[in-house]
Amino acid sequence: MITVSGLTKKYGDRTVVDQVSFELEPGTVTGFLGPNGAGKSTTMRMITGLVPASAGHALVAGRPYTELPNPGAVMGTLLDAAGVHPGRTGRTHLRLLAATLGVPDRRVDEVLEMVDLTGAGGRRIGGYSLGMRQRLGIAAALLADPPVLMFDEPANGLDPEGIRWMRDLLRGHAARGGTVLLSSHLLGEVEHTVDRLLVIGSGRIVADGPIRELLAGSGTEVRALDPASFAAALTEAGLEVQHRDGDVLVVPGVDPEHVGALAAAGGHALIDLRRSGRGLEELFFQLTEAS
Ligand SMILES: Nc1ncnc2c1ncn2[C@@H]1O[C@H](COP(=O)(O)OP(=O)(O)OP(=O)(O)O)[C@@H](O)[C@H]1O
Repeated sequence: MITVSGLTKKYGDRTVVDQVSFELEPGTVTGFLGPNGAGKSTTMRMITGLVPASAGHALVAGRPYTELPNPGAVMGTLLDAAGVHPGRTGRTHLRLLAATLGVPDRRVDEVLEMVDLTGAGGRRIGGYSLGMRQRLGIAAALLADPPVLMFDEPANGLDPEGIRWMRDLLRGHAARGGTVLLSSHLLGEVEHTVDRLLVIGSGRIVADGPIRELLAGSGTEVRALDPASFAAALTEAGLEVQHRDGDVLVVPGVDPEHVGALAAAGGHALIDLRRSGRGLEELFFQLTEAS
């Protein structure tokens, strides 16, 4: 649904997005993750044509977004929740958008209901909280019920309940075959929402894969009653053993099942056996620092 190829943005001699390529498939939620200033917003703006690319291209449903006959009916975007007229009511704002999208007025009430703004629809946007503006922006993106949703930092201003609500909304969209790209600079916000992670650091994609694979432990941590003799047994079995924090043995690239079976076979008593989980946090910092 979205194909991004070699997308690059230069401001003067600074390259802020550098050869970014990815494809997004229907039925998945992809998290676009990176620290502030990594290039997420610029990439999303290039996908919509709001910012012209210095090189590369982005296609939505096979065409540049701006060349689609009714772009908002193909991809709903949340890029800048502040860009609305503060004097208008939420309902009027959505009605004007609905008219340009060719969407009937009754859909406005449906989306207001979906984002829990039915009661506030008649109030001026200038009096909305940041979270309410985010919800209004999401309502606008949903108006034409587009198959693709692209949200830049949608959790901004939402409370934990709001974040859970958004998670259900985006997961529900993907479950119905939709395609979702959402950006965040906070791992915890997207960890339980996304199927796949695209991590960007200093304008470059530094990791791309199913979240489960990116988070999978890379080995085993084990503590034995007699660490020295168990370490010798592991080495004898041809495994690499690293020592950590005194008595913790780390066996890279080997599952706990295998390490446990070796312990049982050799009669070694274990105190602790676990997959060495690279926390998402750690992965994130490693990747972004490396870039
Ligand atoms: N119009 C512009 N002119 C010059 N530099 C810009 C412009 N827009 C963005 N940048 C720079 O490009 C880099 C990437 O910015 P971008 O907003 O895409 O990052 P981001 O990952 O979305 O971060 P954030 O979460 O802070 O929005 C930043 O260093 C920013 O200062």
